[in-house]
Amino acid sequence: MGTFQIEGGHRLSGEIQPQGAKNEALQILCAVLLTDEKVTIHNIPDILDVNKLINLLKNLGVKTEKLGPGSYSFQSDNLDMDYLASEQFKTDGGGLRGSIMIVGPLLGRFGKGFIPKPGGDKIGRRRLDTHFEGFMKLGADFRYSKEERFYGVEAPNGLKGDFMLLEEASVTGTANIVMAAVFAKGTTTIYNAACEPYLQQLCKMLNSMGAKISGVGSNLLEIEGVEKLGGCEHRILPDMIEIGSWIGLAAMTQSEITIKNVNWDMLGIIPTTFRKLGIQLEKKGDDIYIPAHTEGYEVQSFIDGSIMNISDAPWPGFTPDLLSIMLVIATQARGSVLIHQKMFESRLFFVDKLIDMGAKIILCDPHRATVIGHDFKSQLKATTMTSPDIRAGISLLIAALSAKGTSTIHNIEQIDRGYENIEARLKAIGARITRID
Ligand SMILES: CC(=O)N[C@H]1[C@@H](OP(=O)(O)OP(=O)(O)OC[C@H]2O[C@@H](n3ccc(=O)[nH]c3=O)[C@H](O)[C@@H]2O)O[C@H](CO)[C@@H](O)[C@@H]1O
Ligand SMILES: C=C(OP(=O)(O)O)C(=O)O
Repeated sequence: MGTFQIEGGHRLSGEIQPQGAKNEALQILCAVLLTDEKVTIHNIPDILDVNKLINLLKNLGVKTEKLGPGSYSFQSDNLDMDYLASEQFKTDGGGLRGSIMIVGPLLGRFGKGFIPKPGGDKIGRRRLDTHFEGFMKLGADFRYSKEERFYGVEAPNGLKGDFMLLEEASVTGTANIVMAAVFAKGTTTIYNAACEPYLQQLCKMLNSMGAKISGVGSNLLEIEGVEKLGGCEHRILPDMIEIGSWIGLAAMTQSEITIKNVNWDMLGIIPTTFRKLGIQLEKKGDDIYIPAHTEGYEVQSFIDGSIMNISDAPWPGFTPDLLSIMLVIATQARGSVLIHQKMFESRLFFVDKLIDMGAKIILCDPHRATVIGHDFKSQLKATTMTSPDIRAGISLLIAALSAKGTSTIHNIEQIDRGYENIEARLKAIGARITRID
C-alpha cells in the first residue's frame, strides 16, 4: 500500500497541464476491438486504470505499439477469444470499472461477450442492469453466474436494432450499448442515453471509423447498423475531473494557478458550479486562470436567499466525480453549503477525516453533508488518513496541502488510478509531497 507524506500550508504557483481524460480513455480503448484495422490514439493518460485496460487488451491479443508519450496504436486483427475463459481474464477484468466496456464491442463484432464483476470505486451499489438490458433489447441472450460473479451475452445470429428507453442514463452502459449497436441490423434508438463529453468523443470516433450515429451530444441517439468499421486516429480530451481537482487545489491553498489548454467548451456547468462557491476563474484563451484567493471566497445564495445546495445530476448536470472536491473547498468558504451526492450512497463517508482535521461538517445522511466554512480563520490540521476512493483521495490530498503540519495519506493507489505522475506535477508548482512505498 503506497503512502504520501505532505507538508501542507504552503502557497503554490505556476502552470499545470491536464492529462487526457481517464473515463474517455477507457471507452476509446475498448472501441479498438471494433475493427481489424489499426487505430491510433493520442493523449492517453499514463494512469493505473488505463494501463490495466491496455494490459487486458494485450492479453486478449490486441497488437499494441507505444508511439510516444500518450500515443499508441492498436490492432485487433487476431484476438485470442480463449483468454475470455481464463483465470487471468477474471483477474484482469475485475481490476477496474472500465473493463465492462469490452462486452459491447465483442458482442457486436463476434456475437459474444463476457466479463467478471468489474472493479472500480466502492462508492455504493454499481448495477450493470442498464448494460445487459440494452444488449437483450438488441436480441442477445444473457446469463449470469452468481457463484463466479461472471456475466455473459451471446447472439450467434447477430444483433437487431430496436428502440430502447434506458432506465437510467448510465455512462458506461450507454457506451457499451452504442458499441454493440454499430453492427446491429437496422436502426437502434437509445433514449435517455448518457451524453457526457466521453460519450460524444466515443461517437465521434466511431463515426470516423464508418459508423452512422446521429444525435451525438443529446440523450437521443440513433445508430444505423453497418457491416464493418475501419481504422482511425483519435485524440482524447483533457480530463475535466482533473481540471476541477486543480481548481479546488488552487482555491484551498489560496494559490495563483493557470490550468493550460482545458478545452473550455467541453467543461459544461463545471466553471459555473465552482463560481457558486465564490471561486473566481477566468477564461484566458483556452486556459483557466485562478487568482490567489487571499481574501477567501464567499458561497453565493439562491435568489430567494436560501442556503446554497450543490448536487450531482447526469450530464449536462454537475458530475458526481467533482462533489468530493466541492465539499473540501467548502470547508474554507465564507458561508455554508449543502452538498447532496444523489447518485452514489457511500461517497461522503470520507468527511470523517476532514472533521478530524478540524472541518465543520454535519453528515446528515449517506447522501448529504452540510459544510460550515471557516473562511480561513482556522486552518485544517495535519493528520494520518487512508484514501477510500479516487475522488475522496484527491480531496484529502488537497486538504492536506492546505493544512498546517505534515499529513500522511495511505492507499494512494486509489489516487494513482486516475492522476498521472501526480507528485512530480504537484512538486513543479511548489507542493511538498513525497511518495513512500
Ligand atoms: C469508468 C467510468 O466512466 N466511470 C464513471 C461512470 O461510471 P458508471 O458508468 O459505472 O456509472 P453510471 O452512469 O452507470 O451510474 C452511476 C450511478 O448513478 C446512478 N444513476 C445514474 C444515472 C441516472 O440517471 N440516475 C442514477 O441514479 C446509478 O444507479 C449509479 O449508482 O459514470 C459515473 C457517473 O457519472 C462516474 O461517477 C464514474 O466516474
Ligand atoms: C468513480 C470513478 O471511477 P470508476 O468508475 O472507475 O470507479 C471516478 O473516476 O471518479
